[in-house]
Amino acid sequence: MASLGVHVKRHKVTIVGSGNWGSTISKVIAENTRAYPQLFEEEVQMWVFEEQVTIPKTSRHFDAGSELCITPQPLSLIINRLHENVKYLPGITLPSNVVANPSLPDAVKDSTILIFNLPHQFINRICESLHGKILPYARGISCIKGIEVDESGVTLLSEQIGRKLGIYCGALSGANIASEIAQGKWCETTIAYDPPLMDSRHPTPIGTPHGGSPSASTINLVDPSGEPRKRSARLTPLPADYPPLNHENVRHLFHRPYFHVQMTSDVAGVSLGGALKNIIALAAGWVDGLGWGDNAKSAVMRIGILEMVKFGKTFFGDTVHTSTFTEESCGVADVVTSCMGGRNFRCAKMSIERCMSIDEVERLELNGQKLQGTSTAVEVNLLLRGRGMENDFPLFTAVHNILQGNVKPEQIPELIEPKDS
Ligand SMILES: NC(=O)C1=CN([C@@H]2O[C@H](COP(=O)(O)OP(=O)(O)OC[C@H]3O[C@@H](n4cnc5c(N)ncnc54)[C@H](O)[C@@H]3O)[C@@H](O)[C@H]2O)C=CC1
Ligand SMILES: O=C(CO)COP(=O)(O)O
Repeated sequence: MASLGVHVKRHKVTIVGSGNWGSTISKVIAENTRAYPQLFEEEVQMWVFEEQVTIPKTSRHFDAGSELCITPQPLSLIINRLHENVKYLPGITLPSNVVANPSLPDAVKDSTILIFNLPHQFINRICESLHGKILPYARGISCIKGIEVDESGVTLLSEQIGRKLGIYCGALSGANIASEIAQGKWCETTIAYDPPLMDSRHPTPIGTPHGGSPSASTINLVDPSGEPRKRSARLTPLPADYPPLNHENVRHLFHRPYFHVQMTSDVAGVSLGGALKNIIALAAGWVDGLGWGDNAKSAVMRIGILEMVKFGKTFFGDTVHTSTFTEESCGVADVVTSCMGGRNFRCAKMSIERCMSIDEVERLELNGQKLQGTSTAVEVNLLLRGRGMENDFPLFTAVHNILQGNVKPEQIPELIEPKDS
């Protein structure tokens, strides 16, 4: 319990995002900022992408005479009045110390811990808006499941956030269907946090209010060519008057009796598990929609897990530990839960049952929530095609080709059958 010692300052926490998972994580975090007043400020800011919302008739808050139910109101106002995100996490009471804030600069002001939790397609724009608005010594944790691919190669989102904002950013991922966790049903998660050593030990004298001048620290980065390496980056030290942000204190921020946290340093493994399982879940949804049964679904899951491990080794080399995929919640366990009840699985299944495109099902069924598997399949294919490696990842390639309408889900068995070389 050494890290609970007396420090002059406490960490202020902001959740960047307020969707289904963003709102659930705000509940988890706000319970813990209350539980650890020595470490964290009680109030938790939650940035809300503002939209006008009317309380649905099915809501426990619906009251035909109330102005909130007659005319659309800003979502942030509804959350702060009712302590419920009626659109993205209906039926769940958020702790009163969660404060919804539609202003991004205001929500992150003076925060030392930034939790990024929004659909991955929005993160680049958010980082651009945050530039120059955050404390130079802030630390991040990305709960986002996705990757970024461009002409230079593949980048983890945690790494992307870290680079764009000039901060260290770890990753959280696991077998974590948000609605179950919001109801307090037990599960596990994995947090990868491999911060600069100075965060736990404060080895440098800290002078100015902003923690002095940046000092060199080593962080894990991935070479776009696939060669893993450690690279030196300039990071501003966390001032010594804050509690250290080591594994123990990061765990205090997330761990709950119903949300069990395992800490690791394998940021790449944790991030890739969360991103790639969404592609596998689409395939599982299609075979289930075809009525092919559990054996077929297991086959898709088995091959998907092998491709996940191979992808990690191919593009991230030794920075990824295979054991992260096999032993941690962010690996096989997330594949299993996502292929049983995740949104990617459910929408893919419905697309077969209703003979609709998956984009149409997403629009009709998810009430503004976003699938991540469809865009991740495109990103992964961009990378594989660019390197002539589509045949080395037949399931990922088949999912992409089905989404493009080039082949049909019924062809999955022949498409993923090993080819004689
Ligand atoms: N929902 C779940 O069960 C889990 C989700 N995740 C991951 O967490 C991440 C966030 O997912 P959710 O919170 O579920 O989001 P969601 O699917 O509920 O997405 C909707 C959110 O996107 C926001 N949004 C819409 N347009 C926007 C824009 N232009 N700019 C910024 N924000 C905009 C909406 O306001 C809303 O907050 C994803 O990467 C997802 O894969 C991870 C574990 C569980
Ligand atoms: O990541 C998830 C469960 O761990 C949720 O997956 P979906 O986005 O497919 O719902």
